[in-house]
Amino acid sequence: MQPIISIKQLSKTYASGFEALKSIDLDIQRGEIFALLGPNGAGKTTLINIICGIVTPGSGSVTADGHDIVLDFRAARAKIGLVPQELSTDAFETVWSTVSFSRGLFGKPDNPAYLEKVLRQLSLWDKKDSKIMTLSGGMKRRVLIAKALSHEPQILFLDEPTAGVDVELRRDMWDMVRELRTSGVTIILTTHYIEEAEQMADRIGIIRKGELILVEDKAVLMRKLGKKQLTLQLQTSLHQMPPALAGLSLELAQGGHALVYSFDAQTEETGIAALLKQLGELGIDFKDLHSSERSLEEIFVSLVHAGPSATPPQKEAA
Ligand SMILES: Nc1ncnc2c1ncn2[C@@H]1O[C@H](COP(=O)(O)OP(=O)(O)OP(=O)(O)O)[C@@H](O)[C@H]1O
Repeated sequence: MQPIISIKQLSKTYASGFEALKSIDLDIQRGEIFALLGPNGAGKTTLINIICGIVTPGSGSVTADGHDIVLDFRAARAKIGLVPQELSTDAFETVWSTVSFSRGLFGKPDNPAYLEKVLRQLSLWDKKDSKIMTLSGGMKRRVLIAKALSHEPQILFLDEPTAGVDVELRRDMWDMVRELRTSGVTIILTTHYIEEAEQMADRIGIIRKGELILVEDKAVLMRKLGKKQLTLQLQTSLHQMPPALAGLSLELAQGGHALVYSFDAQTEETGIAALLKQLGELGIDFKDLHSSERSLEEIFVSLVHAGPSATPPQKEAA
């Protein structure tokens, strides 16, 4: 199936000379939830704003549902809903007139039934006649989503949807986003929160200093994360791996003072019992042992802080 968004060698240098995006290649598949993770200033908003026509691209190209975002801007933009980071809404308007107006901006004919469905889905229906200024911060955020959905876009960008949002509303937003996906909308969200990406996304992309340094299926990433390590501090150091232990996922570490066993924490059979038995038979004693696990957070931090040479690109063709 053709990707709904196709980004090819997209670069952006701001007038200040700052290179915010460096040759980004990324395909977003129809119907997926894609989370773009990255620290402050990594280029997430720049990327979204280019796709939405708010920032002009440098070199490269982007298509949204087959429409070039520059050459065929209006058609491309009509496919896209954007929920921006900032809460800027027309304070004196009612919820209903705000979403109706947004729909009109895209030249879409009136469709009260559709807008009602959106407002109900966002638990805003009973607030439809309220002025925006009277709503809570969480409700205002929902209005922004309703506005973004008002013209029936197939693609929804959420730029840090849960920044400054309490835990309960965050969970509501996650549920809502999943529901939207079920209704066929492709969702791209940016976030600082690893937990958010972990909970919501089908795929995760990590952007650092304008470069997309990793794009991975969340399930694959989680499987990698499922790897645990058991470190055994040895009584007597080993000079080399005993041949009887060859073939196991074991490494000698700390100058022969420790054995490190890697195993999949998500399977029932970790092999630890057999390993310990074997070590006993070989007379290899240990004085201490501990296990550790790499979290998505750790992977993220190590990728984001590593120098370019330390992070070979692991982009996956989608
Ligand atoms: N109009 C502009 N002119 C010059 N530099 C800019 C402009 N807009 C953004 N930048 C710079 O480009 C870089 C990327 O900014 P961007 O807003 O895309 O990052 P981000 O990943 O969305 O960050 P955050 O998580 O803080 O929102 C930053 O260093 C920012 O200062």
